[in-house]
Amino acid sequence: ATGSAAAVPVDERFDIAYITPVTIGTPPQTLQLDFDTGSSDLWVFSSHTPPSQIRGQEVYAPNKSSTAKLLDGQTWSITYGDGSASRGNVYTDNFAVGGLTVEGQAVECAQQVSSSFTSEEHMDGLLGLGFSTLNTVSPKGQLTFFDNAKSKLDSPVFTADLKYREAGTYDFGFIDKAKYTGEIVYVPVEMDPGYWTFTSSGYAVGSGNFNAAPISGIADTGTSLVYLPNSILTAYYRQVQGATNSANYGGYVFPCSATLPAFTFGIGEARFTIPPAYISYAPVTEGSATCFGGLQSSRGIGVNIWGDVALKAAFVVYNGENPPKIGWANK
Ligand SMILES: CCNC(=O)c1c(-c2ccccc2)csc1NC(=O)CNCCc1c[nH]c2ccccc12
Repeated sequence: ATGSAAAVPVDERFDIAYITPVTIGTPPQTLQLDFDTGSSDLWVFSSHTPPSQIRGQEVYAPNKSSTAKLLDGQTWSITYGDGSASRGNVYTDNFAVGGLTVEGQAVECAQQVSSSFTSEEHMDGLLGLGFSTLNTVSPKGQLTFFDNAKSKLDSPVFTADLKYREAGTYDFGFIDKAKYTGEIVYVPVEMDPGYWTFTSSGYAVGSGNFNAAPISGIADTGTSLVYLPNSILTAYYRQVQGATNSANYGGYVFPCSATLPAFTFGIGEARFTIPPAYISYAPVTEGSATCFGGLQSSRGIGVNIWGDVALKAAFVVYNGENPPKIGWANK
């Protein structure tokens, strides 16, 4: 079996996150979820979510699904590094993505969501694609959609083809040769503690020379920006007139009119270049002449994150064989 579904920017101006349609239950209820390789819970806005915490999101109502079953005594609670959080109870139900159906998928229903989720009006929840070891359901951890689907997939893989300010695709079970150019370069995945963690071979700023240096990080579709060691950030923003690391805005900002260099990262011998437009991420506030950078420091995070700003410069293969590996190709 295979599946294929669109990854659409939640808002047409900045690629804050990407949403993908899924169907849950009988008759099918359609929701738009953020497919997130940086976490492992599938949770949705639901009929159990307080109305005061819902602002336009679609909700999953298990009591309207003839195939929904409460997982009695199971609860979940997740807090992301940016401080956002949600928690609730758990049902199993039929779950489909782009023609690929899993029966008995654990669907975590929100009984509480934090304000940053309430304010993302088009995002009806998250679909975790990290390793199931990270799943927060207690006392019995649940499997991700990918882990449940894997045995029936033609190939135990899924791919991410995210795009700049336009719809891309998530494919399950196959690698679409039309979506990339050249060869796919694979590197090993260090799956502890449950993230898709790999090591980049180095970086270059603009047309400068390539700095060969191992950079470990997470290939994370659920994080908008790229978070790298401070030394790389200072080397990059040194090239940007008027750039400062602003305590006020919580990261590197610069005049929106500034000329930005591209940023190149290595995967083995292969090279991937993030165009300047992806790095001039967004004005700090609506209409401001100060822009927030798509490259930020991982100081204080404890892990480097290759988020959407980097991922949309490549075609990425998440290979769930044992041992897992991650493949990168230009497109
Ligand atoms: C900024 C969101 N990312 C993180 O917190 C994160 C961290 C992390 C850890 C500590 C401090 C900062 C970040 C490590 S892995 C990792 N990745 C994830 O947690 C991936 N899932 C993010 C889901 C998520 C959190 N807030 C949102 C708002 C909109 C769309 C999606 C989200």
